[in-house]
Amino acid sequence: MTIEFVGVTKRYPGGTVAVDGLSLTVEDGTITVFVGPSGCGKTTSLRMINRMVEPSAGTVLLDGKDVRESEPSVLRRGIGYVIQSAGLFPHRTVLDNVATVPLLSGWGKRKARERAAEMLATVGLPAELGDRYPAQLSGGQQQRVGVARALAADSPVLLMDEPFSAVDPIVREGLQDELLRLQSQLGKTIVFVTHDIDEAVRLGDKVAVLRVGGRLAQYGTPADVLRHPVDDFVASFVGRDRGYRGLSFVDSDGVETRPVTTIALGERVAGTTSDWLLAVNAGDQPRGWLPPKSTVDHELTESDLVAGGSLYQQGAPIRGALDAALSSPAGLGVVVDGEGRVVGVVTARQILDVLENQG
Ligand SMILES: Nc1ncnc2c1ncn2[C@@H]1O[C@H](COP(=O)(O)OP(=O)(O)OP(=O)(O)O)[C@@H](O)[C@H]1O
Repeated sequence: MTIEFVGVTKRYPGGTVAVDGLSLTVEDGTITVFVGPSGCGKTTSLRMINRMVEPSAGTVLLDGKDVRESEPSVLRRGIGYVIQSAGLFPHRTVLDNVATVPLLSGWGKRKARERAAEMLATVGLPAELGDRYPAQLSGGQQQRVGVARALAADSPVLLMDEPFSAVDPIVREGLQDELLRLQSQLGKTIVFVTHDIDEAVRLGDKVAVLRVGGRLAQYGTPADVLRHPVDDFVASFVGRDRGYRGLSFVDSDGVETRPVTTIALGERVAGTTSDWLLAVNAGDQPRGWLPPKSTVDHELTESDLVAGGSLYQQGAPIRGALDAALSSPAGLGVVVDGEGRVVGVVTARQILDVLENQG
């Protein structure tokens, strides 16, 4: 199912504009992640899909049909919903929690419970946990039950609002892997809300970066948003710990190209730089490096730069990547695509490791 936001605005009583003119399409069978700082309208956007929140203006369409044409209760039965801390009913057993939606959909008790047991297995929980109450499970197990419950109705759409935020990072990674594995089998249309850019990049086929005030800053693939942030807000939001994020583009030789912070010729530098910045022209082609501790209180020109080393074109023999890294003043070999545009960087250490492993 596709989900379309067409000029959607939400103004809460009191005047807060939580979402401002949101237009985007969530494609069928994909995971789209809404990401952004606290208060940017992620949850509000999500809830307008299942009518927990009604837009002040604009339309949300499910497979082309205005959600307002469906009764909220009917609509919600067809849309799985997972929230932070799982939101399980504390006085119902785990199995009954998962059976809730099938029961509401008129499945009959026995069939609903069979389905629930099947779903527990699907999310990797042992059957005996079904008889426990939610409080008798770990946080990670509770989240799995939340996912199982949302999957039980077999709805084509799944809304997930910070579902993994309350668990520790190791458990969270396990849950993320599990979700990706499930999705590869189920092919649902999933909208996932998080404030964590790493989670967004890991899970999303597409990432929608929202800014406070409820405006869409950028919508694209994770690689797009990381490599080509449209403005300073997106750049600083995705830029934390760049290069160490889990995202990697591993080529056939096993070389992982890492993101690099770039600066365009003609831009000004606010304050003093702390790291090597790769300067690019309007065509995103590398022009040289701006060294750390630079202060550029004028528009950046090539005379501010240290000349770059050789470039490595993706897919070329891997020796070229080593040359690029060794000849770079920043110690970072610049990887370019067929048009000479920056893709990312590699270090000499990485290339040596690959070469050593190849024997
Ligand atoms: N029911 C409400 N009434 C009034 N204002 C609200 C209501 N719900 C949310 N808001 C406001 O709308 C804005 C967006 O809130 P929303 O919960 O959608 O953001 P969010 O991006 O999901 O934030 P967080 O990551 O902190 O959960 C915030 O300023 C919030 O205070």
